[in-house]
Order: sequence, then C-alpha cells, then structure tokens
Amino acid sequence: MPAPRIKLCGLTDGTALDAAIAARADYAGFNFFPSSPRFLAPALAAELGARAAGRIGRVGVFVDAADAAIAEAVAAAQLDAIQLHGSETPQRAAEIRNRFGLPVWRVIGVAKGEDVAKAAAYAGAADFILFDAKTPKGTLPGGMGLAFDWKLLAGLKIALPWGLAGGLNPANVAEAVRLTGAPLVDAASGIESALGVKDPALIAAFCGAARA
Ligand SMILES: O=C(O)c1ccccc1NCC(=O)[C@H](O)[C@H](O)COP(=O)(O)O
Repeated sequence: MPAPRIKLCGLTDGTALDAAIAARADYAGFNFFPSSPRFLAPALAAELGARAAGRIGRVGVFVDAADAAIAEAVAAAQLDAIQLHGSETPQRAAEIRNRFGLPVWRVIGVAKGEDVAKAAAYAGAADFILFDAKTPKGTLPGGMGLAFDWKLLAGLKIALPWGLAGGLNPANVAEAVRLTGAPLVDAASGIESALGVKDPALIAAFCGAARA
C-alpha cells in the first residue's frame, strides 16, 4: 500500500507551517471559518500563503461561506484548493468550482454507514471527498478531535479520490491507514499542544507515523 498523502489543518503561524514542510506534509489547511479557534485573518493568510508557495499545497477551509469571503481568502492565501466543510450541496460545490477554477474538496460528516453513501452525490461536482467525524449539533463542524468508526469505510466504492479525517493523531494514524487504506489523512487537533496551537514535534510524529 503506498504511503498516504498528508494534510495538516488549521495552521496559523510560520513555525507550524515550516514544521509541516520539513515533515514533508502534502497540504497545509488554512481555516477561514470565523468561529474556529484556528481562524486565519486575511493578512496572516497572505503571509503564510506566500511562505508556502511551491513548498506545500494550500487548502482553504470554508463553512457555508459567501463568494466574497471565498474570493478574499483565495486571493490572500493563493489557495490551491477549496475545502467545503458546511452544508454545501452538490450544486453549490459545482458553482464554487466553476467560479474559482480550483479543485473543491467536499467534507462528508460520518456517524453511520448511510452517511458514507452521501459522497456519491458529489461525483462531477467536487474533486475530492474528505470523510470526517460528524460533530454534535451546536459545536464546530470539524476540528473537534472526534473519530468515527473507521470500519464504516470498509469496502468503500467511490468515484472520487478521498481521504480520512477525524480524531487522527500520531498514536492512531498508522492503524487508521491500515484499516481503511486511506490515500490521504488529515489532522487538526491531534497535532496540537493546546487548542489551536500546533506542536512541531507532534507534526513530525504524525507524518512519520502516517507513512510507517
Ligand atoms: O479545525 C477547525 O477548527 C474547523 C472548524 C470548522 C470546520 C472545519 C474545521 N477543520 C477542518 C479540518 O479539515 C480538520 O482537520 C478535520 O475536521 C479534523 O479535525 P480533528 O478531528 O481535530 O483532527
């Protein structure tokens, strides 16, 4: 099984970004959801986007965002992809892809087997599916450090490239890859020493374990 690609999400400072690049992560996630503890304001997004250029892919995370907010972030951070983490329909995903000319990653929140099947509706509308744990109502839609039952992905048949998120950390990512065969893994809270504070040692450990 080839080693999975790695996305490290919610990077908010140059030290974490440099650690992600040094650990050979494939994507840096920049969060543009204002309620997130990992929210990146446009000025800092511009700085980190420029620092990342040509060294790591830049994925912007949005939750039911308006076009103007997406446009501002795309321009500031020079995004390479747009991750939709809200309730965006296939029609809205396709509209965003056409408007911005960037690959769209659609997140599917998973609690039960029937949730996994919802990914099929995004064939032709999104470019990538990220399966993440469904979070409790009234909380953030992502970045909560919650895992779902990875066995729900057993026998997955999907027309789009995909990845796994939700509660992944240096201690469990190898097992998650072994069980699911995920071609990409994503982590936010599992590489933090405190809420929203990325830890370079955990970043290195996560990337090492994901490839082990
Ligand atoms: O990380 C956040 O604060 C966040 C807030 C709102 C929507 C999405 C968010 N994160 C997106 C991600 O891709 C996370 O990496 C993913 O949900 C996994 O998070 P975690 O379980 O903490 O590893």
